[in-house]
Amino acid sequence: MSTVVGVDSSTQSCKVLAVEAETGEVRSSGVAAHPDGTAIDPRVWSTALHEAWDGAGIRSLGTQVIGAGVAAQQHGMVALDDRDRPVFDALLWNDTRSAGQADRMREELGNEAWLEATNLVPVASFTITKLAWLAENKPELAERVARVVLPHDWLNHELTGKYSTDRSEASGTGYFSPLSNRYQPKLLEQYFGRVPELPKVLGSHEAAGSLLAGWGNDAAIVSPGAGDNAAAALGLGLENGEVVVSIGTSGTVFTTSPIPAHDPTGAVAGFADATGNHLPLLATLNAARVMFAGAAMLDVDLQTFDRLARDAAPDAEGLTLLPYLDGERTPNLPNASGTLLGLTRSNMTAGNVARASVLGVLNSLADGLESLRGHGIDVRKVLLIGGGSKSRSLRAAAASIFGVPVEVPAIREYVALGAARQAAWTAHGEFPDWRREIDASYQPEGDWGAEVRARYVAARQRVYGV
Ligand SMILES: Nc1ncnc2c1ncn2[C@@H]1O[C@H](COP(=O)(O)OP(=O)(O)O)[C@@H](O)[C@H]1O
Ligand SMILES: O=C(CO)[C@@H](O)[C@H](O)COP(=O)(O)O
Repeated sequence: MSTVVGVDSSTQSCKVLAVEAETGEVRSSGVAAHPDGTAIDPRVWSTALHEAWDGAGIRSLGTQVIGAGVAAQQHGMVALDDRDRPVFDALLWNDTRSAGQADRMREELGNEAWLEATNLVPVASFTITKLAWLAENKPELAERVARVVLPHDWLNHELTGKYSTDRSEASGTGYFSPLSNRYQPKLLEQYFGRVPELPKVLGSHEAAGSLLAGWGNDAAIVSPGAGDNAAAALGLGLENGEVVVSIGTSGTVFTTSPIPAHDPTGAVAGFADATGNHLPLLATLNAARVMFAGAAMLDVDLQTFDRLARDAAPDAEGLTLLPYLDGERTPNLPNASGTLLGLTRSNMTAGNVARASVLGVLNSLADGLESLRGHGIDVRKVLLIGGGSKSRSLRAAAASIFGVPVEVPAIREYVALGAARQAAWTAHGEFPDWRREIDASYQPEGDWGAEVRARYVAARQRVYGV
């Protein structure tokens, strides 16, 4: 039985799947936690990969394993010296210390020039702003940087001994164009002072190499890998026009399209997908962990929190949470904090706080859906994935807040599944036809969702002016 391995090295954990190459059936899985924080020594990801690889029992599968692929959190700045040692912790997508550099980049070149060069408008999440921060604040370390790679590139090297990347990942750096499919060295010269060595951008199913000895089967082919959202699109078999809402550490709203996004406001990032097309995407810093924080605030576990939210009034009796607990990327408010509005003596209950937390996450992502609509994307249905989609109260409310039907695919690690699917594509030369199973479907109910949306938008405009 041919097996392919898919890896998702995300913000909070590394997940490894052993997948049947013909059918996409998951044979085994492993997971290993990553430490909290927005600046991480990339060697931690290597350790977690070994742990999750063993957890899935990959080595014992031997020659059954014909391929492997790595997807990971996007944008992380992995800056290496001439002996491939990190010169500084990797600054992750959700680290906002380079917000000042991003502001200056937009002011100096103008948003249209950035779109022309990279199809992105710089925000703190993007790698180039982090390199600018390093050059300005740690010049002695910046001088030692010989090479810059991204999280999934780092793990490609762990598996094959070679650094490589793919178009979806490169498109999130701020120094690559998904239109010309070329790096933009002039931007690195201007904002990092020079051009460090960058990984080769592989084709959509071009082999990155083969597994080094010790991983289980050194004849197994390693695929290019991808950024996590592009990999999720592969895992779902996303078709043009289908829209995904992913509720993980990040919240993301995206679709796949043959036409690149072009958003001078920067809200819709013009990423590439992992098939040669485009992945218009909006990302938030505050998603599943808003519910985790809400549960901690109420001193209950997630299951109890979910029941409280489910049993409360649909509109939380007017309680509104603007969930910008870690600052926010979309809207670009890196220094914001959360705001709870509408508190009264009668609605100040644990259930309403739980419900308002769930509604805050959904409203934040509904803003993203409206931005996609504003760019001509016809949002007729939403596919809901990510760890946060396991919340029963969130699933049940999503369709009413989004205003469209919501389908929840069978709970899978779709990022890792997409990496495995890419591995099968690379090993066999054709994209495998794996079936997508739907776990549940929901329709908008009544008009409470529209009222909650209107109240949230008014509160956001009043408090943050956006
Ligand atoms: N039943 C649930 N209700 C709400 N959140 C959940 C539930 N189950 C898991 N989560 C959250 O999902 C998140 C992990 O989702 P995941 O998509 O794996 O994130 P990432 O890929 O960013 O690491 C965690 O923050 C966890 O608290
Ligand atoms: O920054 C983005 C997309 O631009 C995030 O989607 C990161 O890629 C983190 O992903 P998760 O850890 O939430 O899966």
